Amino acid sequence: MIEFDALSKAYGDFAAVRGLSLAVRPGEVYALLGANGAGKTTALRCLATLLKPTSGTARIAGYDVRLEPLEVRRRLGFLAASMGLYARLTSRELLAYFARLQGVEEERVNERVEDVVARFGIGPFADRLCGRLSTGQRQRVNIARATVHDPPALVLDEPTLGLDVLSGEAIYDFIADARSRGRAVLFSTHHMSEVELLADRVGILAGGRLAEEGTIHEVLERSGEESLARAFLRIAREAA
Ligand SMILES: Nc1ncnc2c1ncn2[C@@H]1O[C@H](COP(=O)(O)OP(=O)(O)OP(=O)(O)O)[C@@H](O)[C@H]1O
Repeated sequence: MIEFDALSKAYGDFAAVRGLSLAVRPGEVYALLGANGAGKTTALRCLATLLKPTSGTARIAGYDVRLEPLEVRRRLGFLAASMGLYARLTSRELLAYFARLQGVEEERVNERVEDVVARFGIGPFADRLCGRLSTGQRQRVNIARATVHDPPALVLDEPTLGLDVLSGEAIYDFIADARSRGRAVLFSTHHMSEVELLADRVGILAGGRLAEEGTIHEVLERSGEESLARAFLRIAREAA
């Protein structure tokens, strides 16, 4: 459902992602770990069709990011902290705008908007301009925007960055709910607790390569460590 197929991405002659292959199945949550600069954001931006792979490719629901970027975007919910909101639109207006942009039929736009407004607790500020929202409120609107077209695949780049515990929990609930509805979820994080809480499998990127992959149990067993944090440190160091 979400697949990387020997994907590499270079900036000039610097290879940020090197031959990445991995797959996330429907109903599966996959966490991508990696030190700063390991290539997580670069890889996820290639999935979201915001960057072009240098070689190899990635697919969403079978659609190739290089060949059919529009089909990919219709089936993908992409969330990144760097994404801005349009300050002059209200949350409701923004969500309706993105629903239409992602191909939701006109007669279903309102229903989809109200679904995500309720799901992410946006009601109390849904008619406030996005420019006047707090960080946590903005992140809720952002994730609502990413999912307003109810896509089968979700790619979340550090989804809880800058959020307080309560808002973070809303994201956890959302990921768990997405899994139970058969969505494929790939998210990057620096928090081992999020991996332990949410992920069916974890991949560790180091220097642009997938240095380790498996269930937490498998990763711990292979590393001989007792905690995911220690296993991660060992794998990241060994690969460096
Ligand atoms: N536009 C760019 N031009 C040149 N190099 C870049 C560019 N964007 C990222 N890089 C480099 O590519 C490497 C991977 O960066 P990337 O942002 O993908 O890492 P990351 O794993 O998401 O890191 P972090 O955890 O810090 O967010 C880094 O060395 C970074 O400096």
